[in-house]
Amino acid sequence: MNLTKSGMISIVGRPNVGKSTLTNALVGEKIAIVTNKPQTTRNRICAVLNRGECQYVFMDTPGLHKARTRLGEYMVGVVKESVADVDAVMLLIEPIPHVGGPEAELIARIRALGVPVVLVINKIDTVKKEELLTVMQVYQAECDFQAIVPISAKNGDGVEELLNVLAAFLPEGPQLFPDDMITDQPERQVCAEIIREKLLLCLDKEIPHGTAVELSKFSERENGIIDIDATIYCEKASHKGIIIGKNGAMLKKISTLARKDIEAFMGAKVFLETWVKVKENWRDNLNFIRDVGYRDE
Ligand SMILES: Nc1nc2c(ncn2[C@@H]2O[C@H](COP(=O)(O)OP(=O)(O)OP(=O)(O)O)[C@@H](O)[C@H]2O)c(=O)[nH]1
Repeated sequence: MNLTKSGMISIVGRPNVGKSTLTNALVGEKIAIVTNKPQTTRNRICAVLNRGECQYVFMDTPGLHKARTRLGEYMVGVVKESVADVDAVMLLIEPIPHVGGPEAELIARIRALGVPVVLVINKIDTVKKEELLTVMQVYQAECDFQAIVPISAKNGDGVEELLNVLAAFLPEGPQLFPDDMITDQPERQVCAEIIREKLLLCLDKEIPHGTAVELSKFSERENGIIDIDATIYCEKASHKGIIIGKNGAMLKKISTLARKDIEAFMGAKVFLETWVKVKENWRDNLNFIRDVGYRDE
């Protein structure tokens, strides 16, 4: 491949705006996890796309929100960091004709850093053209964006155009990542995130945000089969019962869904074993957060 331009682009936006969906749409692989519940993304996820002469390195970030726990504070820290030191920022917004608090704060922060910013209006499949024009006008009055690109991360509309727009911000120079690498996240961490995604999908609101997933075993047999042992940590004994379900039915459902996605991601057959353990107040314990792989840079 003849890559002559390579640069870092971060994606910022309020929780649930579609950052993970967009990251996946941009690189065409399931890397960031996607759910309909806010604050799903805990780590900065880095995905790489090589296209034509360009290498795009995308940073997905946790949604900006008020920190209530140590984990929350950690997530806010990651957002702050990921805006600095990049070649361009994509500010992802909902198609709403009003600049919200989180958006105003992000615009102020990005402006202070002087980084080029592209306004990306997501979920255009949910609004009419006239409404979209109003959204554009309202935001353009707030900040002098380098470009405004309406997209639907869900069905792919506008994603190609967005890549063309972003290419202009990539500096000439050596590539930052090797050709065959699509993410800097260790595979085991992506797999743990897939399991957490299934917890979020299958369980009620409160429980999944009190869960963490740790992979104690991640090994490949000679015949290519991958063995994974995963421990799901929750905060209360009552939660443990709910996660396991009647006769283990819920845990089985979660594990089966996760295994299928992990097999697709790894391109191999997977044996997944899951356990549930109670660990009270883990969200306030920074050492534990580090142990389960949330990076603290
Ligand atoms: N209709 C529609 N829904 C979308 C679109 N993009 C994302 N969504 C939905 O919005 C929800 C949130 O998407 P995510 O990609 O998880 O959002 P996020 O910004 O990464 O969320 P956090 O990780 O919580 O910060 C999911 O239910 C997506 O299916 C879109 O273009 N159109």
